[in-house]
Amino acid sequence: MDFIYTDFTFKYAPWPAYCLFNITTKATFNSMEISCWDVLALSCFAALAFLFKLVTLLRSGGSNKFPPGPKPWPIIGNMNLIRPPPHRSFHKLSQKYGPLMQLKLGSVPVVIVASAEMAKQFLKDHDHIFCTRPQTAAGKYTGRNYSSFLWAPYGPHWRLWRKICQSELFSSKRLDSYEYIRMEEMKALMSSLYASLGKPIVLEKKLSCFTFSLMSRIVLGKRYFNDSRYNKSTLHVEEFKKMAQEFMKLHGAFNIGDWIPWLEFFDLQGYVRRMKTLVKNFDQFFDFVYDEHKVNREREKDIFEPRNMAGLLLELMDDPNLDVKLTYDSVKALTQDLMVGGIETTSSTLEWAVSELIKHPHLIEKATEELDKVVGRERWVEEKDIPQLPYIDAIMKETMRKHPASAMLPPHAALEDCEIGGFHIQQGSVVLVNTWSLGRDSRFWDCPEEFRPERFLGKEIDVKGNSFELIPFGSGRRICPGYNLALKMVSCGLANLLHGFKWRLPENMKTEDLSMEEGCGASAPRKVPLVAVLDRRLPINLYQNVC
Ligand code: HEM
Repeated sequence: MDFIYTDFTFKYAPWPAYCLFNITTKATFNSMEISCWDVLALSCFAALAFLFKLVTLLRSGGSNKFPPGPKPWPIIGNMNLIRPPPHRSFHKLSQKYGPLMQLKLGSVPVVIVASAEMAKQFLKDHDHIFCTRPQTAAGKYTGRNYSSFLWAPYGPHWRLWRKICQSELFSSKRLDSYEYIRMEEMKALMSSLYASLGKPIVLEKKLSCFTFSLMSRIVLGKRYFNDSRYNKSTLHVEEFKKMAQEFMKLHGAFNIGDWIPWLEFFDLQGYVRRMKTLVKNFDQFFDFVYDEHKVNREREKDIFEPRNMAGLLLELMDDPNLDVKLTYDSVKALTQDLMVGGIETTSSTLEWAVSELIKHPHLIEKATEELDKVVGRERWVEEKDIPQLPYIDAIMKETMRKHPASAMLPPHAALEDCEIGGFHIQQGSVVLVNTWSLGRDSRFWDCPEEFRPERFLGKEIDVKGNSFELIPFGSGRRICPGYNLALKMVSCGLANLLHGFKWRLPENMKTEDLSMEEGCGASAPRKVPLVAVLDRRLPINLYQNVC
């Protein structure tokens, strides 16, 4: 059986992108005639794009140096090329063409997976065929020539990363040893929220400070961020946040050059230029961090014992017994994956959870009732309390169902030809699993657009890749290596946000006015950041416990 080829046109994209894709789909697959106007439009656009690239290249010489300092982050061009975001467009197409659909984007066959049964076929039954990544500009530039964990093709290098993560970086012993950091940072977040009691706060700002500081201490060994302007030894939290957001946006964007290789050179949307700038900025920051680690290691020499992930990676670089030699560049690539992978995803999940709860205040009542019963009002929630808090767990799962931080899994690719559901899948096909669609499958979820944590109570649905109707972290070989850490951060963070504060919207704003629209980017964050007002719930002395 062969796929139905849909004529996928970028209805919402601006005219030039629409024109380019229309020409390619027409010419390659539907054998329709290309009008001379199409060709003329494309040629004019390509000439203009080339000129634009030349001029910007000449003008930008040397302006991308790190640190950005007090200068605003350079935003080049309009990121929001496709409206609505791709997972929504694909969801609509899947509703029309079925849970397994193939599009030809330019010259690349792209398989869109939109049901739990099909996701299981790709990520479990045929995982050995679909566990690699395609070659894209993001992998080449931000993934440092496919050497990062996220972009490494399936093979010895990727297997080494997985082994290091399982046995060293994310082993349960190591994660337990970081519990005090998680608690300290959580208390620092609570103190910072307390300082703004009664005033409208932009929650996302507070949450990203929390996740940045936490990940920085776990991965790099200390807070490399502060709240004052940039100085020599630390990076302003806003600067790194913009870098992480840029990373997520570039990974969620549709780069025309990935699908129509002869257009790659032109970098029509400017994404490649942005990726190169981004990596330069990451590099200069990580160079600074690793230089400091090297000096410490040299000073402590014989007694040096790595206490954080960066220290461990430095040690492994010198290990002659590894199957693959680790280069400094690939170590920086993994550090980048760990930092970026854990920041936006966790803060966006927490922000969505609180937004849904503010929209449905009766759920907050249920959650706080549970917290008062299990934890009481004399202390903060600790990680050991989480197994006794099923309602908090249900809220977290419901948030991950309705607002998965990875609305589509990063692309997988077929290592060989194979047949799934009676369809032939060609070697090299790109596979996109739409987790956003899985969470809206009405065969599994009653009223999927409603936020109802109760649907998880008493059910054995986990988020660790075993229940295919809910796979926020993916499944199979490529499952997120940081999911245990992420679950600890999200569940304990959410429990304390509800335990410590009463939440409401600013004066004159009704719950109906609270927008739940998604913005662009791989983590599908809120389009408009949540602004909320907080009141205290616990004894005053608990909030003054700043680390
Ligand atoms: C709520 C938080 C998080 C979510 C929703 C999430 C989700 C995901 C997803 C969906 C994938 C891709 C799976 C696939 O390709 O099938 C992934 C991969 C990855 N994640 Fe996470 N993640 C989260 C937190 C973290 C954290 C805390 C870290 C590290 C500190 C991390 C590091 C990574 C890395 C390195 C990969 C690449 C793995 C590979 O390609 O083999 N993530 N994550």
